[in-house]
Amino acid sequence: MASKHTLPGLPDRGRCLVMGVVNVTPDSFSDGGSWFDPERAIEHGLHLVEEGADLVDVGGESTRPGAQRVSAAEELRRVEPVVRELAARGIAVSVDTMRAEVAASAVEAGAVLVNDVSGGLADPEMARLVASSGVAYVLMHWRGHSHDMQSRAVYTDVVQEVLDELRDRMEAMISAGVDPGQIVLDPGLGFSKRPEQAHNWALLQHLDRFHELGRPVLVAGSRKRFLSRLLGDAKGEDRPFVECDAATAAVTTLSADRGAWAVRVHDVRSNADAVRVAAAWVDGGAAL
Ligand SMILES: Nc1nc2ncc(COP(=O)(O)O)nc2c(=O)[nH]1
Repeated sequence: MASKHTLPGLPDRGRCLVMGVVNVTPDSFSDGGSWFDPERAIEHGLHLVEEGADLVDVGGESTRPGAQRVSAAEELRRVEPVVRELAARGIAVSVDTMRAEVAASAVEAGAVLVNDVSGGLADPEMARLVASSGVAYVLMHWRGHSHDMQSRAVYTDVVQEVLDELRDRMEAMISAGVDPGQIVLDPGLGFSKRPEQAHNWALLQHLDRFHELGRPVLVAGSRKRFLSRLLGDAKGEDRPFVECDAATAAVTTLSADRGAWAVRVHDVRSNADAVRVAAAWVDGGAAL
């Protein structure tokens, strides 16, 4: 079931989109500093597009559990040149930031989407920036910064509570002037969700309920702990994150089948293939 939403500045392919990840950070848990140099980050972004990415997500601050924050100046130094060069090449670029000033600079440099894992909670200026710029905005479910977010992973009904909290944040952003048509929602897999309590799997199992909110849904499970835990060996060792791309592609296929607007992934080729399989399956190969 293809998502029926088209967002300002973003492609509409009639299928789930593939958002390739470029973490310009020294310590991201899933690709550990591979793209910290701006030139390498730019090359990687171009490579992801060649592999089938419809858009590229550029982030300068790791959000893995326990990560320490970086300064706004450092985050900006990391992302701005990469956003500018990729956008100049005609690539749809999103900036993965919780800071309005970083988002503003990225939009000026050509970003067409602000990907805010905090859903506007980390920076009170974000709503105003998103409203004034008119760009698409990913509003993710979040309960606090990486250093203590897992302490907030306490739910009675994780699906209902995540839905309710996303609805609250969406209403707050709209009250602050953001047009509903700018908003993409994201359940925030791995953020204040406990793998040992299957919070992430419950959210995926009920992914179709997120369409109740009437906005496109982004699924970002790529190489996350709930997958590495699922694929753990007989000795109880989790699968290494970088060896979870087949599982990520399986999540992509099922998410696309359930109407996800886009998936945010590290290994683009396998997930672009998965999206094409899902599209062909759903329409019986009519598009061939
Ligand atoms: N919208 C959105 N953005 C994100 N950015 C970073 C990470 C952390 O993962 P990474 O360090 O592997 O990129 N996860 C998300 C996510 O789940 N949703």
